[in-house]
Amino acid sequence: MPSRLSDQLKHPDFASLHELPDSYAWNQRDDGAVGEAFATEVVPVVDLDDPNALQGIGHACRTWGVFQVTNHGIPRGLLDMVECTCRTLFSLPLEQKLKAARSPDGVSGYGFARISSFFSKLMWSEGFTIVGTPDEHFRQLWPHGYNKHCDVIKEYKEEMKKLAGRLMWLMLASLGIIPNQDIEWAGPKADFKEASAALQLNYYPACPDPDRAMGLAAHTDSTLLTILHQNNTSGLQVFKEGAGWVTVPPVPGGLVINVGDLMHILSNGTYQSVLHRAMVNRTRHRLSLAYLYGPPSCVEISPHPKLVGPTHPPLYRPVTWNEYLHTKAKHFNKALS
Ligand SMILES: C=C1C[C@]23C[C@H]1CC[C@H]2[C@@]12CCC[C@@](C)(C(=O)O1)[C@H]2[C@@H]3C(=O)O
Ligand SMILES: O=C(O)CCC(=O)C(=O)O
Ligand SMILES: [Fe+2]
Repeated sequence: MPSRLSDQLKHPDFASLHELPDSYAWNQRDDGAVGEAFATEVVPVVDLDDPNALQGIGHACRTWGVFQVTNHGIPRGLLDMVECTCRTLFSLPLEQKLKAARSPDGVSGYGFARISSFFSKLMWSEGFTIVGTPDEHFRQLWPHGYNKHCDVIKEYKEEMKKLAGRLMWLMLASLGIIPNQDIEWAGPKADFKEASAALQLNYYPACPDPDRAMGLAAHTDSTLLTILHQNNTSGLQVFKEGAGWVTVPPVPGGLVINVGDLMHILSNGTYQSVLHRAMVNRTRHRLSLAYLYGPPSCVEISPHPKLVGPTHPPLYRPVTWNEYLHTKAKHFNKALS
């Protein structure tokens, strides 16, 4: 039984904590020891303007399940603006943020990471999940002047959607799957226009005892792919078989792309979803924005016929994104099996 410490506790005001409370100390082994990343391997960086980008992405997905992209076409100014909205949001007084708190069975709004209930220790972070438009919640946060923040988020989601469609095309093509012919829901222009998505804003305040704290515990994303923007403070780590935990350093203007569980299923395990977590910092706060990208709600994802055969039986049964999110909410990191 997961212990539900997160349900019993009130949201903390992190700035008022000058010592790490015991409920946030992750040094016990059963919580996944915190420890440091010493690996010397480097997460691949793919320049999307490079004619060999497709091969680079294929290789990164097969060996890492994660890569960074540059020359992705998202304007730097937009990244700065969305970061600014994020910072403004999390700097609001706690009681203001709680006006937009996520309801116990809801998805959008302010709160602890959803995976908190699977751990007996708390995470040193705050989150805000946006599904659909942010209008309703942003009006609760900023009764006056919420419009400009909504516009930034909407523009960011639009730009992310285009980039995600492009990345889907490249990832699938690198598996020998041609979206125009082989994936019906890719649409006539193979731009994955009907796809669904959520945006997760994460804030990791500076922490008095970072070596014993955990920003966001190890997980895989229940997505096809995730596009992650981190500010200039490192903290994201990915797990690589044989290498251990590897820090993903912020690349100026770069974006991190994670393979999610649904891509893992679609590729019949050829592209494995990447286990990742976020660490915290003693003196600097850290921000990240995850664009969680999945199929249209009615579409079932299953191992693609092109990757299945007599010697490669399908390893997973068909699921919709919603079904998978429910399985994940129940079984967490065992959801794939
Ligand atoms: C569309 C999604 C994907 C969710 C659930 C729902 C909205 C929020 C997403 C996250 C974001 C933070 C990590 C994660 C593990 C979490 O706790 O909430 C994600 C989860 C998943 O990938 O399973
Ligand atoms: O903050 C990070 O770098 C990781 C965030 C993340 O994994 C998520 O939101 O799913
Ligand atoms: Fe994640």
